[in-house]
Amino acid sequence: MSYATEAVASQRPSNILQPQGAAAPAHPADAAIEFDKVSLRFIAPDGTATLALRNFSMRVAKGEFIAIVGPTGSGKSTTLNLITSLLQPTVGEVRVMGKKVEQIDPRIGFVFQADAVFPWKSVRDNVAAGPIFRGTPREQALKLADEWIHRVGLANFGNHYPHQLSGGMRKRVALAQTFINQPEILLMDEPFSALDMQTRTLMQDELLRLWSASGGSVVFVTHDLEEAIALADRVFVLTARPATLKRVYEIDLPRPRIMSEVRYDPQFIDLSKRIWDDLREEVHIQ
Ligand SMILES: Nc1ncnc2c1ncn2[C@@H]1O[C@H](COP(=O)(O)OP(=O)(O)OP(=O)(O)O)[C@@H](O)[C@H]1O
Repeated sequence: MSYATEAVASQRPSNILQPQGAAAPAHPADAAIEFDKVSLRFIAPDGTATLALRNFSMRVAKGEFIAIVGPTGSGKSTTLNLITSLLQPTVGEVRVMGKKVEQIDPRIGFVFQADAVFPWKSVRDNVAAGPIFRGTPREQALKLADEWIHRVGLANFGNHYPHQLSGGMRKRVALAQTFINQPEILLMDEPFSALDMQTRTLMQDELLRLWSASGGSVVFVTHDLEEAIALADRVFVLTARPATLKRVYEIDLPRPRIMSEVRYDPQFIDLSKRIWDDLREEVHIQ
């Protein structure tokens, strides 16, 4: 994106952004999420302390899609929990839309690895649940749910129950359930990792389609480096624990991207190699 490119015009090789200032949108008002020198220490019941994050800073612009990759146990999910207020920083500050995070923000939506569907509700009722919870009259919410069910390709399955659907279809329900609330920020933690490769590729295309029409920001946590590169505007690489930001890569592959094709782009292959070299160092350290 242009703001990031400008900030690092003198950096070589291209695509690599420095961890601190380069991760910043040009103006604070453009930031959806900000981590300002955040450290987080967990204290276990026996008093043992674990430093999960150390001096971690990042900014995500409004409308931007970023992916976070890092070794296992490095603190990727912890960053999402800080954005939702499930965790509070020990040091530093996390801001959402310019305000310090103190409670869950209704503008945030989530899609995690496990399906968050109600097994006893039909697809329609599952998708309508969010708007109903937020006060939309039931009939209106169901009508809206039907539109979203159609949009994610499940038009004939509105009256089905989750156990009657495949894993990919349940994921479509999860996307409809989330996007119906028009989240300004979408947090995704390994959302497609339980799916087979083919379904996963379809879901990635689906996500990009929904996101590009939404104007929201996405923070996507994944173990899959190729998934991160294929989807994101920028990829944030974390160090091994205690995690801090190792490097930020700008992914200037043109959009719209088609998942089954983008992986063969020479630029994609080059980025994969470079980011993997970075990651390998961290995995090796553990
Ligand atoms: N509630 C907790 N109490 C103590 N330690 C915790 C707690 N939650 C997470 N941790 C530790 O903090 C570190 C970061 O955890 P986190 O789940 O954020 O890692 P991750 O990068 O998402 O891992 P993975 O890739 O395996 O999903 C881990 O070492 C984990 O053991």
